[in-house]
Amino acid sequence: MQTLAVDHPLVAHKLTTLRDVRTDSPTFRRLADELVTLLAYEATRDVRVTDVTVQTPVAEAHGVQLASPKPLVVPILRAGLGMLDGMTRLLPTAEVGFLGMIRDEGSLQAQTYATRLPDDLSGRQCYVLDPMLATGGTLAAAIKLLLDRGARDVTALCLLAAPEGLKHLEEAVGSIDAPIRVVTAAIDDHLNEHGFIIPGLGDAGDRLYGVV
Ligand SMILES: O=P(O)(O)OC[C@H]1O[C@H](OP(=O)(O)OP(=O)(O)O)[C@H](O)[C@@H]1O
Ligand SMILES: O=c1cc[nH]c(=O)[nH]1
Ligand SMILES: [Mg+2]
Repeated sequence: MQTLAVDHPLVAHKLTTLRDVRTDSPTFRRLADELVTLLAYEATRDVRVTDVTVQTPVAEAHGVQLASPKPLVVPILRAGLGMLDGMTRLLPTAEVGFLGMIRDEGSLQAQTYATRLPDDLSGRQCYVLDPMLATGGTLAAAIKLLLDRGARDVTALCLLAAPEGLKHLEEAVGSIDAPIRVVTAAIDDHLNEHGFIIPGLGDAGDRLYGVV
């Protein structure tokens, strides 16, 4: 498994405002959207392309276009929805699958309550969106689900990751013979006794959509 913490002043600037408890939901949504576009730039470095030739007004130009089969973007509901528009803006030909997952705040175990994915993911490059990688249980379960359907190239985009969660993910899926990557805006210090990322940004879903 490869982990990349994107080291860029614009990412750090936006992340700092996102963390700030005074940042309201509309601003939080906008910043999450902007951040994912910056992360996507790194996360899609290995996206498959095919060579094409186009006619400019004055000559032929050799270039590339996104290859088939189309990449699949998978936001993990609820909080991952806040990253979807920013990702598809950069990958307009991608298809979108959905995973609904919730972490039990007592046991910290992830439960899957909705799955809408293609049955066969062989040959598909998959991009999983979830702002928070805390214990890593949610992302490990999501990636296993994709691998079970034949995916062999999975990149997760997170706004924040905890060292404990990255270790858990490495143990869960790191030995699989397939490229698994995590691209994050920062790796924070640790998890608290409630499984929250410290310093973190609180509950990403609540900050995006309210406490429901
Ligand atoms: O790494 P983990 O310890 O598994 O925790 C991370 C998960 O927790 C949050 O979702 P939550 O369960 O709060 O659901 P929500 O997105 O609906 O708020 C977050 O968006 C991740 O999916
Ligand atoms: O810090 C955390 C941990 C899990 N889920 C969140 O939204 N935030
Ligand atoms: Mg939540």
